[in-house]
Amino acid sequence: MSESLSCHPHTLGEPADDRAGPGATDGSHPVDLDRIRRAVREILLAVGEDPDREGLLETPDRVARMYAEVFRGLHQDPSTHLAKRFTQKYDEMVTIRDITFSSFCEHHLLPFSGKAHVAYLPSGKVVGLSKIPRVIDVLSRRPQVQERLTEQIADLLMEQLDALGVAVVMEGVHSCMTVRGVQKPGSTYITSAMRGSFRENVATRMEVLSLIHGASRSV
Ligand SMILES: Nc1nc2c(ncn2[C@@H]2O[C@H](COP(=O)(O)OP(=O)(O)OP(=O)(O)O)[C@@H](O)[C@H]2O)c(=O)[nH]1
Ligand SMILES: [Zn+2]
Repeated sequence: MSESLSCHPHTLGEPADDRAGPGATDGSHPVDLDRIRRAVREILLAVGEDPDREGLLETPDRVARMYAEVFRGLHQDPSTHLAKRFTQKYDEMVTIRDITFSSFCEHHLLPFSGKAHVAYLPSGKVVGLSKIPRVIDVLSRRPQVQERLTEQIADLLMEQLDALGVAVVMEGVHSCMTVRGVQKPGSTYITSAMRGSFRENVATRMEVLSLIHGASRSV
């Protein structure tokens, strides 16, 4: 597995909790909650807020727990979800579309979210239907850029499924484009990664894009 897909060595393969509970202050959690709390307090002071006013008292702790939750994928290994494969005499395209995802852009730490569409051409083995969204969840729950996220999903599936081809198309709406900066709500960013037959064979690529197109007018 490439460096970018791996996770923190001491938690490799261990699923982290969905949320770090309020009591996760003993250092056992892979995310340093106390450090985030201190940093958030600093940010509040820096922007001219009073972190000791009633409404903000619990904010550093909430933000710490939120980061532990939304970046939990840093401490998870997505390939564990693809370990269980079963033999299936099916050599046609498998497509799953409209998988919702949410991630955080690594430039501004603001969310981007949307839908992913994934197809693969099996070579005798398939995975359970739910495993592909699980892989997307792990890789999304890290600071990301959409291009890298798209390619990581495609490369991991290609490698782990021994697939003849993998196609991933992602449509994302980026908060850093809507709530700040250029402020252009309504724009969708579309990325794709084609591997194996989908890259080499125009007809196969067209077939998958038309399948996805059936679900989404914007691709
Ligand atoms: N290609 C790509 N760009 C992204 C993604 N998420 C955010 N960005 C962009 O990353 C860029 C960062 O640009 P910078 O010039 O370094 O930062 P900035 O001054 O905050 O830029 P503005 O957003 O234009 O105000 C911006 O254009 C963002 O829209 C992503 O997933 N992929
Ligand atoms: Zn951004």
